[in-house]
Amino acid sequence: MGQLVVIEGLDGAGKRTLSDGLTAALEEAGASVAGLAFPRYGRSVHADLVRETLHRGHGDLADSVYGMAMLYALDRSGAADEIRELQAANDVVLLDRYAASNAAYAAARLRQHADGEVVRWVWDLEVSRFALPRPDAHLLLRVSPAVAAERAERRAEADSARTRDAFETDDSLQLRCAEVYDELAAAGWLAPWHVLDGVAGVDLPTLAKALLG
Ligand SMILES: Nc1ncnc2c1ncn2[C@@H]1O[C@H](COP(=O)(O)OP(=O)(O)O)[C@@H](O)[C@H]1O
Ligand SMILES: Cc1cn([C@H]2C[C@H](O)[C@@H](COP(=O)(O)OP(=O)(O)O)O2)c(=O)[nH]c1=O
Repeated sequence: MGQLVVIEGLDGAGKRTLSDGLTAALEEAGASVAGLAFPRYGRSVHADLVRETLHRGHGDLADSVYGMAMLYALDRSGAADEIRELQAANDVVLLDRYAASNAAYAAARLRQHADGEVVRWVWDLEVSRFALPRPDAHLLLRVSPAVAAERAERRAEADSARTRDAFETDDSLQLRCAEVYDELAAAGWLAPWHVLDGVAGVDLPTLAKALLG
């Protein structure tokens, strides 16, 4: 079975960019790589409901932290077989966001920390009940919320398909989210975490070699 490697970080941190670069570096090192991004917009009814709800910004569902977290988890649950198939056919499967996104954003929205009730609920739901494949590693792409916001803003200006949603434009939420990510990484939540400096830049060939052991 191929390794399951999750890329996490704030909106605009550079996850997609890292995923593209790391895919090329892993392939260069001789590995076969597949990728999958969550939410699976356009591919799952739950993800599409997330997108519509985030862009409305408020309302019964958007305001329900547990309701939104359940939708994200249902989207992942529908992808469990696909992830296992990708793992069977590749050396590495790179996931752009996974259960830790739910832990970080739900805890941040509820002003809780990584040892809080909602983070335990996400684990119980996604790991115990939905039995989602356990990752082998997380890569936390760490940038300050200000840098992430600036990058997301620039991307939105350049690409009308990537407009910023209600979570992304909430600066205090992003700040709390960054804190929870650091706590999840320190606790080794769900799998080991490697913290990467998203401003200094990542040495992709070295990272690829480290992942391939
Ligand atoms: N290391 C970097 N330095 C400067 N800009 C970056 C870097 N990585 C990504 N970007 C830019 O920041 C924006 C957000 O990157 P993206 O990979 O889409 O973030 P995410 O997937 O985390 O939301 C994009 O316009 C991208 O080109
Ligand atoms: C996957 C996932 C995302 N989120 C949040 C993080 C983002 O603010 C938002 C949308 O995900 P995002 O990665 O920003 O999608 P895109 O870049 O394609 O717009 O959903 C969760 O709260 N839980 C999750 O499980």
